[in-house]
Amino acid sequence: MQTRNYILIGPMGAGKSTIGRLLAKELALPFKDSDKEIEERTGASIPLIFDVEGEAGFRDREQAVIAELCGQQGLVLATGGGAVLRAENRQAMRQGAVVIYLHASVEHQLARTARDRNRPLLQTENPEQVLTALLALRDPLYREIATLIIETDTRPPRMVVQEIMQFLSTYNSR
Ligand SMILES: Nc1ncnc2c1ncn2[C@@H]1O[C@H](COP(=O)(O)OP(=O)(O)O)[C@@H](O)[C@H]1O
Ligand SMILES: O=C(O)C1=C[C@@H](OP(=O)(O)O)[C@@H](O)[C@H](O)C1
Ligand SMILES: [Mg+2]
Repeated sequence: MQTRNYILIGPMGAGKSTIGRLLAKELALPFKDSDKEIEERTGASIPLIFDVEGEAGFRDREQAVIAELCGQQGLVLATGGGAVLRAENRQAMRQGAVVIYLHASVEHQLARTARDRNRPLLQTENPEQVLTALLALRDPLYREIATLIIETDTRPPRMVVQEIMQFLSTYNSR
């Protein structure tokens, strides 16, 4: 039962990294964050990878990490907000995993990412416009592979985890 993977998807600032870590504790499973994996394997930060290799270079590294981690079992995996862009990633992620779409409004995404310089796509004059455009493009892709969708605007991380656990208690006993 516990051998399936639990994969968190959703936009920047939805809380994937934060909630993934808490959920892994709750499920007593190892936690992986695809962005951290990419940084460790490359020996460079995400902003540096974007600088040197462009977004396409980053997406290639992301695809390799996602393919490998989705081939493992019993992980909680927090992905980056753009992981759903490639069909190969969507296919790998939906394979036997519970895919949890953490939804957040642009307003909350903006507030939660404002002080962080580690997201190259948001280092622009108008991050609100970028987040709005990205959500319009990606929301259908998140929904395409989601097993469940959780609203995070009005809930602190611990409550989001509780809600996921409640869903899993019925889902896992089907
Ligand atoms: N449900 C939530 N309510 C309030 N703040 C949150 C929530 N989830 C995450 N955060 C905060 O938002 C910021 C971004 O969270 P993070 O987990 O890095 O998001 P993601 O990995 O989806 O980009 C962090 O400072 C985190 O503490
Ligand atoms: O939305 C995106 O395209 C990205 C999201 C980031 O991860 P988080 O969603 O964890 O911030 C990170 O992968 C990179 O900066 C690109
Ligand atoms: Mg993250």
